[in-house]
Amino acid sequence: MPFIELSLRVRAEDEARAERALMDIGALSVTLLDADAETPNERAVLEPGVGETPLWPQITLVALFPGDAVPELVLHTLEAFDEGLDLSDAQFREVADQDWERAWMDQYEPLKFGARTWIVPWNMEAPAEAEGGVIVRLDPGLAFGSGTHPTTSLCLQWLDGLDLRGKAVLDYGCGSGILALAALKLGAARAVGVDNDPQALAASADNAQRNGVGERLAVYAPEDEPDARYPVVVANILASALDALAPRLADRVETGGLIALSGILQGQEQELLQRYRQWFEALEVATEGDWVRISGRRR
Ligand SMILES: C[S@@+](CC[C@H](N)C(=O)[O-])C[C@H]1O[C@@H](n2cnc3c(N)ncnc32)[C@H](O)[C@@H]1O
Repeated sequence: MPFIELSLRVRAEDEARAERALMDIGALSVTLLDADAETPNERAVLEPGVGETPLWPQITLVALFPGDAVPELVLHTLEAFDEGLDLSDAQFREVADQDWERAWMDQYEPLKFGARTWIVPWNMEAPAEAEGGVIVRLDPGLAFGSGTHPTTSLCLQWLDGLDLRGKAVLDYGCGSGILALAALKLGAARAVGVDNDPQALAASADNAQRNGVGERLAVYAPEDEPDARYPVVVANILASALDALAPRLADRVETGGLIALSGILQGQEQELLQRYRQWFEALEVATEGDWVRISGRRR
């Protein structure tokens, strides 16, 4: 049966209530897209309700309804449900019955980060230019981390510039596992992925198998994470989480070890620099679009 798809642009602060209203009036699923992405390749996609908060100022909510849903009635019900929602740019279209949640992957292309790291969708050939480079084959599934978001890109570029050979790497907030897998492909001996979303842990483990490094990646929920120290730690979460997790993340980095933090919007970095300065030196800031990466060395 075909589905009816409703696209609705909302401000980030209205996302949660709009999503709740859509689910309450019978949406089968709701997906979030970065409304300001100019090309399909920049569109990070994210399934709400799995422990993730969107990172974009304007969000397009894409809700899927059964094929017999009547668009006018859907809008009317939504309006009655939450009078405050702006429905002026609501758009409907019919979508064919397919593996809808994954349809966006069709628009996802191989991408290069730094000097040698390539992220290639699992169902595509690596391009000729990738020969001799480091190739990570990825199926983000429903987890965040396809490489299309600037925060992921900033972290991939950072990893690409390190000599990871033989090292252990912690990827805190691993999502699809993209950063841990890149680290392994770049020569890390082993990696640990931590995420509070079970779907992310499953996606990371699947992607590790897909890349032939399943034996070298261990994934954990935060409460099960081993109390260990690593020479390299990367955490692409939100600024608020980086703030709350600061003592734990600092504790995970061995003396002289390196950390990169992202998921930080421009304007939020000063507070985090201040917070992390008590444990880290040689702090550096890099930006891509509206996003910031902080890196440093553990004292
Ligand atoms: C922005 S995504 C990053 C995914 C991937 N590492 C990347 O760079 O694309 C953040 C991830 O952190 C996870 N996360 C958010 N808060 C967390 C927390 N307090 N503890 C562990 N994981 C968390 C989310 O579930 C999500 O998978």
